[in-house]
Amino acid sequence: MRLVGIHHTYASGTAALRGVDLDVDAGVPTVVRGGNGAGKSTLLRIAAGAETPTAGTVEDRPAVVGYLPDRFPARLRLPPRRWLDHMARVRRLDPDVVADRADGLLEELGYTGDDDEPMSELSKGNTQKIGLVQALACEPGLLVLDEPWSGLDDDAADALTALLASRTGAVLITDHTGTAHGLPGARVHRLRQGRLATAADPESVPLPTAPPPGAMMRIDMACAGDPRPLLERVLPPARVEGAAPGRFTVRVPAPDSDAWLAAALAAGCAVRSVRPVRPGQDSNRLPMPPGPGRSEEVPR
Ligand SMILES: Nc1ncnc2c1ncn2[C@@H]1O[C@H](COP(=O)(O)OP(=O)(O)OP(=O)(O)O)[C@@H](O)[C@H]1O
Repeated sequence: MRLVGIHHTYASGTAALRGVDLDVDAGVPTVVRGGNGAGKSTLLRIAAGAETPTAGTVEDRPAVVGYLPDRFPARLRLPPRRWLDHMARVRRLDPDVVADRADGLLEELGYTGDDDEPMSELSKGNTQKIGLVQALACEPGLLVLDEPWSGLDDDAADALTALLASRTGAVLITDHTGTAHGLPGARVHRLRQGRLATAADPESVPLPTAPPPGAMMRIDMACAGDPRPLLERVLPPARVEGAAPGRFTVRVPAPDSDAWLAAALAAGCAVRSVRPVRPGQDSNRLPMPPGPGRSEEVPR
């Protein structure tokens, strides 16, 4: 998908976007960062088709778009699963198929909300999980997520990172947490006062996409069975922080992490999480704690 010459001025006269060109390619997570009021949510609404730009065009938008907005309407009275069912029907999707996918996703994200509560009474994190499931369960060709990690606990945040890392469709994300930087191959753009940073725009300050010298990534993977033969003979060298049947964690230099992940995916592994190693944080994960990875099957 391509956004070409996008301008957007609200009825109030606020010029939120002032000529944005952006390619959102399948398989390349596209991340937009920027300060408050920079125009990120406006850009995502336009990309998702929820708002029409005052000028410019959106080309080749995939037919099915999953969209997590920056905020939910305040007074949603439907309980979560009924709301998901309602959204599936509005989108003319098979509600039973969507419900099955939603059940799996809710479990992966560790949803703990009450099924009978109205949406408006859920906690922030559980509301966010329902919003994510609504966006993901329609099997979108384009996923547009406005601050998807906001409000999630650590396990849910890791589960979401793994879900996004394994997607092959187009993904457009705003993210102030910095987590999206860890997605394999992520392309990060900075929006400032409605303009995207480009080399041709001296007013803009592009975010460095290259990691700082010495930066390391911690990669948690799922695999079938014992990971040691993989680690010893198949995968590129990496510092192993933990290994257990069905699961292992390695630390690799950030510049090598994309190539390392590509090799691991090609070897049949699945990504559980990818996170920058915080300065001063050393390995404390040996041995790997027992978990779902005890199974001989690749955990989903
Ligand atoms: N519905 C609206 N009507 C009028 N102005 C709006 C509307 N929505 C956003 N704006 C204005 O457009 C500009 C861009 O807002 P937007 O929400 O897109 O920025 P943002 O980068 O997502 O900000 P934040 O990080 O604070 O969420 C801001 O000046 C905002 O006040």
